[in-house]
Amino acid sequence: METVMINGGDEVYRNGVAGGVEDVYGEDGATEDQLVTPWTVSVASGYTLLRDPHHNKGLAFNEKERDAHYLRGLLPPSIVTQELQEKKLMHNFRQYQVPLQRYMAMMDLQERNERLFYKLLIDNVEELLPVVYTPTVGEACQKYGSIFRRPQGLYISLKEKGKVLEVLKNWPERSIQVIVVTDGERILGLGDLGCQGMGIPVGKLSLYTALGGVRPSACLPVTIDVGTNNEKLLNDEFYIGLKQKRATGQEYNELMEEFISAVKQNYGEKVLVQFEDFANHNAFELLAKYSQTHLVFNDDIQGTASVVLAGLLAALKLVGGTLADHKFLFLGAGEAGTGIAELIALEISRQTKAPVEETRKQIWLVDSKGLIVSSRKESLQHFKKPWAHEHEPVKELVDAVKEIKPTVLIGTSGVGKTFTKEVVEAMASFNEKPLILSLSNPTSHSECTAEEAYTWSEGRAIFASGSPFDPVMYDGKVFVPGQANNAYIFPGFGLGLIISGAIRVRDDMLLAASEALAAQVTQENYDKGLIYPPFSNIRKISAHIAAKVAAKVYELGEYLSDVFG
Ligand SMILES: NC(=O)C1=CN([C@@H]2O[C@H](COP(=O)(O)OP(=O)(O)OC[C@H]3O[C@@H](n4cnc5c(N)ncnc54)[C@H](OP(=O)(O)O)[C@@H]3O)[C@@H](O)[C@H]2O)C=CC1
Ligand SMILES: CC(=O)C(=O)O
Ligand SMILES: [Mg+2]
Repeated sequence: METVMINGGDEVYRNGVAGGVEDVYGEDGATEDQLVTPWTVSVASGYTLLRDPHHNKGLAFNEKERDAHYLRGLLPPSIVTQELQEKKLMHNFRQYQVPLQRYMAMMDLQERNERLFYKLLIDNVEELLPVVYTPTVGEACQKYGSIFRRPQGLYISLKEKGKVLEVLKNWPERSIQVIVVTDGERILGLGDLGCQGMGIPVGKLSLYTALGGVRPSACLPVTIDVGTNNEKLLNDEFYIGLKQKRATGQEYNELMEEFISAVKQNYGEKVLVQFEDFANHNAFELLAKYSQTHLVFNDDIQGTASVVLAGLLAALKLVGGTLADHKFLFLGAGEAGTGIAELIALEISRQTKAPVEETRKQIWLVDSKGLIVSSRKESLQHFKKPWAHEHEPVKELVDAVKEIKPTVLIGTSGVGKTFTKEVVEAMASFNEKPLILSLSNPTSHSECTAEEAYTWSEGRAIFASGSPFDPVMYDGKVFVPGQANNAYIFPGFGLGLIISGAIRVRDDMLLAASEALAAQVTQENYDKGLIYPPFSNIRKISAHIAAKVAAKVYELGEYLSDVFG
């Protein structure tokens, strides 16, 4: 490490040395305007530079850089372009047959050469998304302790209670724009994985960069560790978290409050906090508690709602009618289910001018106890109560399908294989084109597979799932399933909030994001039965979403201009 003495911070910017290496790609200058300890700045060079993932370029350092940064002799003579590095890595990566090995190879790359990691992810997004994200990230979280090498992100456990601000200051970056935080209690459909849920914020934030273009240094993954109720992990010698049962009530709330306050104090009003994979008993309360005073967003409730609404708006081109002409049935009445239901009801209300209390009546939900009906109202959790319509009790999904006769069936239960042959056949018996969304992740928890949806509906279903499925051949025709995943929304949505200086998230911004995404579905996509555009175009799609969201932020006046921010 070379320490450079400089007479004042201005020199740091002029020479562009704050990043250690001249930022020829212009990708990440988030640290450029941060204050350094007065008068000195440490610049990684030589051996240290090669081990600094933010600035390391490996064999891609050119002759000039090798001279300037004391790299002579530390690298073999050959200079390799980033394109060739990418080609070699993808070749090596494809040799791994086991998904978890692929995940570990990608994480190793992120730890070694961040630029190359993002180049790979951006250029090969359809191939790599299932590795750094669902489904493989789920398995990685389950085995996080065993595969743990270098820590990623910030761990805030009960041990740090009273010192959260100090912990934030340990993070090397100062200009944070987006935080994804989990407490690990509902990781995908895999349940309580405690501290090992860290894979989720890390994965989501890599998508903020690869899919949304937010600088990696502006992204902070956080795991709040209040213990775990997962006995298997508590008895696992490799478990990396606190070995105690989950703290609840006051102790939990105090840690979350301290975290949220420290974040605002340290990073300002405009930092976006994305809640991810909290259990619903905390998720709804945290969102309600902080959404009026902080820039917070719950991806599972709001991001999922926005992506599904986009798919439905697009699907109208295939199935006909307006949203108000359709009837919706959900399996699963938690964060995703009720979040989506509420946004659909809101959109129909906007379109028809009918009160939302009325438009909710065409949306039905089934939970683990059966159809949500008025006779159950007293015992229902608060977020289910608006959906308790007048009806006889119905226990089984298949009977609810036959009774309600929905045009759209949405799975948000976290339980695989619940859209049985009988359920799909029932949907296909009264719908020419049944719309079936199996949103639960990872793949093993999907309510049905793409093959099942197409086969059981005799090729008539319009199908999308939370985790990807390969195209299916049925009756001599190829069916391409879509991926209904909030990854279509949160990178662009978050980018829109960040670039506009937003300080609050509003439903109208979610609706704007849905409309922007639906508008990106092309005739070519529709011709293949797709209701989402392919991920290969995601950076453009995210930019489009961001622009619409930012415009809505300005329209609503929910931003702080730089003069005040
Ligand atoms: N594709 C995407 O973008 C997203 C997908 N998801 C996925 O959705 C799933 C659910 O997430 P989330 O809503 O946050 O979870 P929640 O725990 O909040 O909700 C799950 C709901 O499913 C119900 N349920 C559980 N088992 C059954 C069953 N056997 N039959 C009927 N209902 C059942 C629960 O019932 P009860 O209330 O009675 O316990 C609850 O209402 C997860 O797998 C997650 O990965 C989530 C967000 C985004
Ligand atoms: C996709 C996502 O956010 C989930 O499954 O929880
Ligand atoms: Mg999630």
